[in-house]
Amino acid sequence: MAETKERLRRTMMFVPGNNPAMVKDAGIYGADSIMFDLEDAVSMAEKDAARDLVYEALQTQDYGDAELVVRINGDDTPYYHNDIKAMVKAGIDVIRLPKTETADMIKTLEKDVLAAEKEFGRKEGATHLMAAIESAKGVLNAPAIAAASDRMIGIALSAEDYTTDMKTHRYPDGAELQFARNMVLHAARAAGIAAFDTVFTNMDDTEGFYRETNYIHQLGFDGKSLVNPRQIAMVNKVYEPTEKEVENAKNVINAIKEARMKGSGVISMNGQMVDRPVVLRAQRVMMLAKASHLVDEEGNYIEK
Ligand SMILES: CC(=O)SCCNC(=O)CCNC(=O)[C@H](O)C(C)(C)COP(=O)(O)OP(=O)(O)OC[C@H]1O[C@@H](n2cnc3c(N)ncnc32)[C@H](O)[C@@H]1OP(=O)(O)O
Ligand SMILES: O=C([O-])CC(=O)C(=O)O
Ligand SMILES: [Mg+2]
Repeated sequence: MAETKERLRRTMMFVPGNNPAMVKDAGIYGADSIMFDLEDAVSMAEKDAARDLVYEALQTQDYGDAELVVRINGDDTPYYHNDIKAMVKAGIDVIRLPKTETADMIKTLEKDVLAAEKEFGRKEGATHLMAAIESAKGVLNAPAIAAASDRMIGIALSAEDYTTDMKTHRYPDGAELQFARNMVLHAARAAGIAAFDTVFTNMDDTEGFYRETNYIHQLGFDGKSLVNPRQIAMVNKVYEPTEKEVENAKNVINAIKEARMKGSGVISMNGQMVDRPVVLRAQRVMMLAKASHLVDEEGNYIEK
């Protein structure tokens, strides 16, 4: 299981919890986070079987260093408590609460998760949380939801349910999501956690997928929820830094090291001021460059 709260989260792939082949092979595609779904991808009749299948897979499959997430059923369903218990017992990294509308829903989830950690002897606080924002009420409460618990690692916009709640649907230009995207992103950033954009469900529209991913990358999202492994490489491509960005990031990191040795937190590099925000951006570029296999652990270019 992956343990860190701070990590790269470009791709969070939904895997229907009732599909044994998909659950078994979910680790081979290289998603940063694998999200087993017990909610809307699973019919009522299969809820218990899906939970058992995911529980079993978490005991037996090797998913490498992917972060393991499960989307449980909501607290207004008869499956909620059993989902939490089974997933905490299995040692899941993150529980994603769907259709989150208030901070209280996260506080209640936190209590339920703590009780399960105590019951199954798991380290208290080891289970992280995230919220999917899927309604107008959720969007308006996003800042409080994002800050509701120290266990929170991120919030995600879920545009299929959200556009239904808003009495619209999804359009190619995404204008109907502008407000929600900005709210979710600002709420996440203000709370210091990750922001995930929503799924893109037309698998044949590669151009539309790239357009949307470039747009949310520009806004500042950490990544996207995905429904298909073919989408992973496309997102990674969008998040891959250019050689010029990597070179600049390396220079920034070297320049600030030098400045700090001289006792200063700011330095001029080729006429440009380098201070803390520039260094933080450079560090993120290097993290993305490593994940894209452009550079090794020391930051040296990897020959292709
Ligand atoms: C609004 C919401 O709540 S969205 C979240 C809930 N929805 C989901 O979880 C849906 C997840 N996605 C899927 O079920 C599928 O990708 C579909 C139905 C969208 C498309 O299915 P297909 O056309 O069969 O996909 P495709 O041909 O690209 O599959 C290629 C391979 O990837 C596998 N695969 C496809 N999607 C996934 C996935 N989400 N997770 C794991 N494996 C997957 C397939 O099993 C197939 O494997 P194989 O080559 O070993 O047979
Ligand atoms: O979280 C997502 O993007 C998928 C989802 O449930 C929705 O869009 O309603
Ligand atoms: Mg939904």
